Amino acid sequence: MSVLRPNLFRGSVAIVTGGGSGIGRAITYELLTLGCKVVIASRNAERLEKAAKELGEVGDVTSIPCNIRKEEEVQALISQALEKYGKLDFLVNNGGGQFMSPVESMSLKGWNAVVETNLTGTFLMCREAYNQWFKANGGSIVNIVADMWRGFPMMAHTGAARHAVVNLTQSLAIEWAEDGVRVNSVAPGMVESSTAAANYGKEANVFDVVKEYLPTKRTGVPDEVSSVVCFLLSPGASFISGTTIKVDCGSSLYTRLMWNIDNHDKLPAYQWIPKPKL
Ligand SMILES: CCCCCCC/C=C/C(=O)SCCNC(=O)CCNC(=O)[C@H](O)C(C)(C)COP(=O)(O)OP(=O)(O)OC[C@H]1O[C@@H](n2cnc3c(N)ncnc32)[C@H](O)[C@@H]1OP(=O)(O)O
Ligand SMILES: NC(=O)C1=CN([C@@H]2O[C@H](COP(=O)(O)OP(=O)(O)OC[C@H]3O[C@@H](n4cnc5c(N)ncnc54)[C@H](OP(=O)(O)O)[C@@H]3O)[C@@H](O)[C@H]2O)C=CC1
Repeated sequence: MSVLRPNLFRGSVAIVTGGGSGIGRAITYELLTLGCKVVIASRNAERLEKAAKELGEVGDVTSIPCNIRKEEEVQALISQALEKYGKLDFLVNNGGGQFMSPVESMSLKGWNAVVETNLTGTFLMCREAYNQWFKANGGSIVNIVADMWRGFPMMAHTGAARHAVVNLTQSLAIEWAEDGVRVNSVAPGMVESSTAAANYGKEANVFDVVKEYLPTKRTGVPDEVSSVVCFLLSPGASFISGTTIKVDCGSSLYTRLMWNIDNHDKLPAYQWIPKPKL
């Protein structure tokens, strides 16, 4: 079970973008087991609905299709969630993604697609949740970013967008402090989910290839990101705002140039959430 206490979030309501797959699904699952009601939102209505049906066995979950790049869809998502549950306590901006490409062959359309998804989408979600609910009632936001701390070659668009989200997180933490809104980010390292592997594993499973370059000698699992997100949403983090927590077991710090780490299995995964049936 979750390391957080049972019923911690009973009576609370969350929106998790990208909540039907991968890391977002693990966050949704953990929130549900802690008593939270959850709205999951993303573009693929069919996949979202299927996930909601499965997650519905754990708790009260509703799927609302939404492309976070579209202002009207974001506005409708927040108002429909409020209509359904009457309140909003948490927003998890997890929906996002990118494609691999060197900058020299990146089209403007491709650049814009990634920046609009990861930066503008997060901005729209935060602003609408604040204007429609958090401004008057307070709340807590967690933005999912990435391990872009040393640049992100082959994914420069997402590196730039995610770093901008870190700065947005800091600005909002200050602007909205007086309204009782905490805003934080979580930066996962390499986390293997079936969806992520499908996106980046066409020639070879990139998650297998990178293992030996990580201090853990293994990739992370979605549950290891979820537990930190749930902690940040919880009252245990009531004195934390404007920060970004790296959930990468040191991979953003590690280069073999300075220090070799031999193969080992001494940092095992914390994994408890049942894998979705695919
Ligand atoms: C060293 C290893 C590193 C591994 C990194 C692992 C760590 C990170 C993991 C994750 O983030 S896991 C999550 C993964 N999931 C995704 O990334 C899926 C989400 N991605 C998308 O939805 C798209 O990639 C998108 C671009 C963000 C949005 O696409 P959208 O549907 O809005 O636009 P499209 O019409 O598909 O494309 C618009 C435009 O973008 C360019 N483009 C899109 N895909 C590619 C591609 N694979 N390669 C090159 N360019 C691409 C292209 O210009 C598209 O316009 P058109 O040419 O199609 O007109
Ligand atoms: N796995 C990893 O190693 C890492 C992942 N991340 C980030 O963590 C987050 C979750 O990734 P992960 O679970 O691994 O992969 P997934 O592909 O499972 O998650 C991405 C989710 O975002 C949703 N999404 C994408 N674009 C939009 C959009 N425009 N509007 C609404 N929803 C959207 C997708 O649903 P749909 O297609 O239905 O819209 C999907 O559910 C992403 O932001 C990812 O980039 C960061 C660092 C590492």
